[in-house]
Amino acid sequence: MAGEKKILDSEEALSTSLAEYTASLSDKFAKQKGSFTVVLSGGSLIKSLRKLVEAPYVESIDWSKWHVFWVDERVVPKNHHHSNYLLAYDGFLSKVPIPCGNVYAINDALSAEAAADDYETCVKHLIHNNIISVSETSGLPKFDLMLLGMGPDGHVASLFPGHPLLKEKKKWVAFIKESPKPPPERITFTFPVINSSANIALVVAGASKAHPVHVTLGNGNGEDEVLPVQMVSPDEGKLTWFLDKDAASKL
Ligand SMILES: O=C(O)[C@H](O)[C@@H](O)[C@H](O)[C@H](O)COP(=O)(O)O
Repeated sequence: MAGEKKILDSEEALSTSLAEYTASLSDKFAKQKGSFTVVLSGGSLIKSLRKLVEAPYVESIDWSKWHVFWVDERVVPKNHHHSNYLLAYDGFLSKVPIPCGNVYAINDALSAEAAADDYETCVKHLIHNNIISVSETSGLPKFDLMLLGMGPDGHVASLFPGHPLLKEKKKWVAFIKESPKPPPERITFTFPVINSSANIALVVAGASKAHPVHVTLGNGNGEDEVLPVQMVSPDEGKLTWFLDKDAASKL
């Protein structure tokens, strides 16, 4: 898998580099298309976005152009401590003036199946309104920036090693009821959508991630199973890795 690799000395430096990268894409897309569609993950990514809500970025970014989505969400109420929405709200969204109507959280009144369908319908509606672009090659939604974290097992979004959802080709948004990482019920964008993005950032910090990073960016694992993170491969877009030195320690 190709892609640019940024290896930073510390998680602090990673956060600064990620802020610079995100701010520059925000500027580019806001000017080019009048909107900037950003997809968030849960987990440590939100903490790594902290420099974006500090000077100079917080003042320079045109937050009114932002449209925020989740690559995966846990099927729990939005005020539950497991909610990725709540995590993003507390650590990021509450600190910047993104219009409420531009934040597309899961409908937490629905079952996992219905919430996945509902989220897909919401994406279709925003394509119709020219907020989300469409990939000319795949015909799928083309988000301007997909910010992905990665688990120590090499999962991204709620796409886990060995799970049949890794092969999902039809659905844009799928549900899972037996996630190995709690809580069990989630919805997730599928690989065809992830890989249609204009830009994907894989944001990975800490020694517990060194093995899957080595498998993906080093010499392969010599194992048969392909890790989900190895399937992140934009069709036409650009992939950028943000690694701290602990995550890159086996490279
Ligand atoms: O809902 C989730 O569980 C997250 O969206 C998930 O996909 C996350 O990005 C990875 O698990 C990495 O999490 P950490 O960065 O905390 O290891």
